[in-house]
Amino acid sequence: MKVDGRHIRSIWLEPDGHTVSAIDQRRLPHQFVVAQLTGCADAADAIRSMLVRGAPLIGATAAYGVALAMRADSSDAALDRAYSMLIATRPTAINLKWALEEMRSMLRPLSSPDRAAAAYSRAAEIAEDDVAINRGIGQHGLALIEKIAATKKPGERVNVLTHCNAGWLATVDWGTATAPIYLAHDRGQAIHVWVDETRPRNQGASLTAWELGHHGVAHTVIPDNTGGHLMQHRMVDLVIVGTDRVTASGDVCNKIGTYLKALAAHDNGVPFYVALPSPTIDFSVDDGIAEIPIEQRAAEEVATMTGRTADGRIETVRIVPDNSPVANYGFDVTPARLVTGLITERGVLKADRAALSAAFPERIAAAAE
Ligand SMILES: CSC[C@H]1O[C@H](OP(=O)(O)O)[C@H](O)[C@@H]1O
Repeated sequence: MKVDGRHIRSIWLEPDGHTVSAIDQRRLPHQFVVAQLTGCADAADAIRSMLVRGAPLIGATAAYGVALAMRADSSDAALDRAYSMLIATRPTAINLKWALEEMRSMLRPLSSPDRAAAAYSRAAEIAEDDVAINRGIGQHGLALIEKIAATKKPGERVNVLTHCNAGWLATVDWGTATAPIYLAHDRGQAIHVWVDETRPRNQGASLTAWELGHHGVAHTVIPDNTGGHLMQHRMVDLVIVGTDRVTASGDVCNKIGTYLKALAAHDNGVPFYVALPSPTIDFSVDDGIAEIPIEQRAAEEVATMTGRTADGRIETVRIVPDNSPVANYGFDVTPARLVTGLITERGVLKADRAALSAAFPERIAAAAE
């Protein structure tokens, strides 16, 4: 999307044909820094440290990580080492495993000298497919926004609440939850976004707000606990969030706090939509609460805050007593019964097995293999 009028993506291949560049999302919103990934270990570190984050972008980064590995050593052992290194970076987003399986199954049968070029080509395809898929999600989600807009007075804004960052920074471009928002904005639809700050990493405050601001989309950053109040006062027309893994039965795993928004939406009759590309569907699991691994991250992410001081320095301060234990669960699972619909590249689907299987029969077949 646009940054200071310039079109940019979250990750790209440099003209040298092998260096992979990515926006360092840990530095936003106060510093725009681009990191160069020149080896598989760089890609693994980038995912683990959340230099890059967001399910589809994690998948694309991992795919390029395999390509970087094959450039250095295209043996079977190196392919297995790259898979093992990358799969261990983060456990929840299924796009990571999906991308790595795609790369390994494509590369394994090839002769060693052919693997590096094939890996870069497939990684680029995964990135380009993500962009096209998200544009499709945008089109299907736009129809939902326009339907709500038709019930409003001329010029009255459609108010969307979103949690965490499922924006273009979480993907290669467009985003998932934000794709319908960007399309609506670009078509002149009056729209406003309530942006959950999303503790503890503040992806909403530091990433979603930054993206929307650069694209000129009206938005308001709110503490995570505000959404229910806004919904009670009819200030939210719909909720659109992203996801890191959707089960075959439509359960949705997403950033911690999503489940609470779904409960508030359900209680107030506010439509709760989840935007996702099909690689985020895990047809091998059914019960999200029982089966999806929930990442637990370092205590420091909760115990400290990083920001810009009045004189422009970036500082980190502790906000929790030194001896207080901290729990840092990264995700939660929203049961399908609380999900109004799944916005996919093939349409808006009911959150159930029948709808997902009918829309993506090829994925059912693959999961059964
Ligand atoms: C479009 S997927 C975005 C998804 O990923 C985020 O998690 P993280 O920032 O920890 O990678 C969050 O769950 C978003 O909804």
